[in-house]
Amino acid sequence: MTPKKPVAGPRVAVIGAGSWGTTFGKILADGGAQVTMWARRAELAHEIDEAKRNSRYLPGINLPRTMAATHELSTALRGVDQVYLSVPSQSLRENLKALRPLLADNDAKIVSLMKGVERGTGLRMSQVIEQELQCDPDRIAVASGPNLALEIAREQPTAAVISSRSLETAEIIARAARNNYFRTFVNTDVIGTEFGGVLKNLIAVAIGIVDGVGYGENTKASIITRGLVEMTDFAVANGAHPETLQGLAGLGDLIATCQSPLSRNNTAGRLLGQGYSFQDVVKQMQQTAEGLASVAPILQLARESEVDMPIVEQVKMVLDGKMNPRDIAPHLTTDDDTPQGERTNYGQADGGGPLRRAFQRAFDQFRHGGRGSRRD
Ligand SMILES: NC(=O)c1ccc[n+]([C@@H]2O[C@H](COP(=O)([O-])OP(=O)(O)OC[C@H]3O[C@@H](n4cnc5c(N)ncnc54)[C@H](O)[C@@H]3O)[C@@H](O)[C@H]2O)c1
Ligand SMILES: O=P(O)(O)OC[C@H](O)CO
Repeated sequence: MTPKKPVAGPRVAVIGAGSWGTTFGKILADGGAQVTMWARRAELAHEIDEAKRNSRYLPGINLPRTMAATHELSTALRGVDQVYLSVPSQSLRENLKALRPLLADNDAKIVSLMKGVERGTGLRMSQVIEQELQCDPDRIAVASGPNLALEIAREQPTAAVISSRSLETAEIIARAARNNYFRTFVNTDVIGTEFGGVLKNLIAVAIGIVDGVGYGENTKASIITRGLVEMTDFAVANGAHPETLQGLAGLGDLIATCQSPLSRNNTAGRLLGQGYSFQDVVKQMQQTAEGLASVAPILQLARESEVDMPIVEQVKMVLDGKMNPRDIAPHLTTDDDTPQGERTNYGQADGGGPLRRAFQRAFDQFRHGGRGSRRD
């Protein structure tokens, strides 16, 4: 019998060699993919390619011997089947402009690893990708979950979810992004999966703030629990399925990010709680804390979709220097006169709430012959 030839894994490029891009490159390489990392700085590309280390972002981690790296985009993208994007969300659009001509003759799957929304437009990363690459949304996927990079780089067992409008695409990516320490589930709720990752950052900033002030576990548990309600209200009003927010991309990521000192959002919040100004915090942060840039566009979307976000409102006030960090926790509800129902269960205690409003919007749209109603 002739021995079976080993099947070569997909050829993939990972754009962005910070902590998450490099860790995801390792996940893919350890799962058998042929990985080329793209780093903005030539020295970093050289260190990953030659020494198989990324000492600034992943100190002490040995990267797979099969992992290559370059700072030439055209080299990274040549002949790839899948492209993973892991740059700061506010720089995604400019990066896609450089990618677009290089992907013109290629129908590679495009995967967002990012957890932010674009300032100014409020767009999710998959929407920015669709706009800039002008590609079929069925080619786009997003990855999310409780995924603190350094823990995964140390090969601690972790799960994540891959979401795409096309289940087939989600499954292709989920098969590439799995190995003996990283397990991927799939869903088709891209909106819920992306918003879960964005919103938990904002709640983690709030947790950091109260931690910095010196409050204890009751305060944090209150914020996490009410934060999940706020996240779900917002996401459902914007088209997500509520169950996605109970899953890895919602509750799972909320727990990891709120509990871990490795979280940059949590760290940024802690500095604010200790009395540093927003400007000082930005100066001190060596890595990307997406929550700081997402607060304003999320609150804008919340206003448009008529969702109350008392915790996120207070985070914004602390960031703007308009609220003393010590005052953040008592205002877990906007309703100061009549006590609110606790409402953790969708479609029941509040008579539907955001779910009802989302349904109403869909109905309005239907009545207006597919055009958005004024409420949209
Ligand atoms: N680190 C994590 O644990 C983690 C986990 C899951 C998701 N994420 C998400 O991944 C995304 C990337 O975060 P990260 O943790 O890798 O950040 P990071 O700060 O560790 O690295 C960001 C990388 O992007 C590069 N960069 C900065 N500005 C750029 C620009 N204008 N153009 C191109 N590259 C630029 C930096 O040089 C760096 O290599 C974020 O959206 C974050 O929310 C991070
Ligand atoms: O370090 P953070 O706060 O960006 O969080 C990292 C990941 O999103 C955790 O899942």
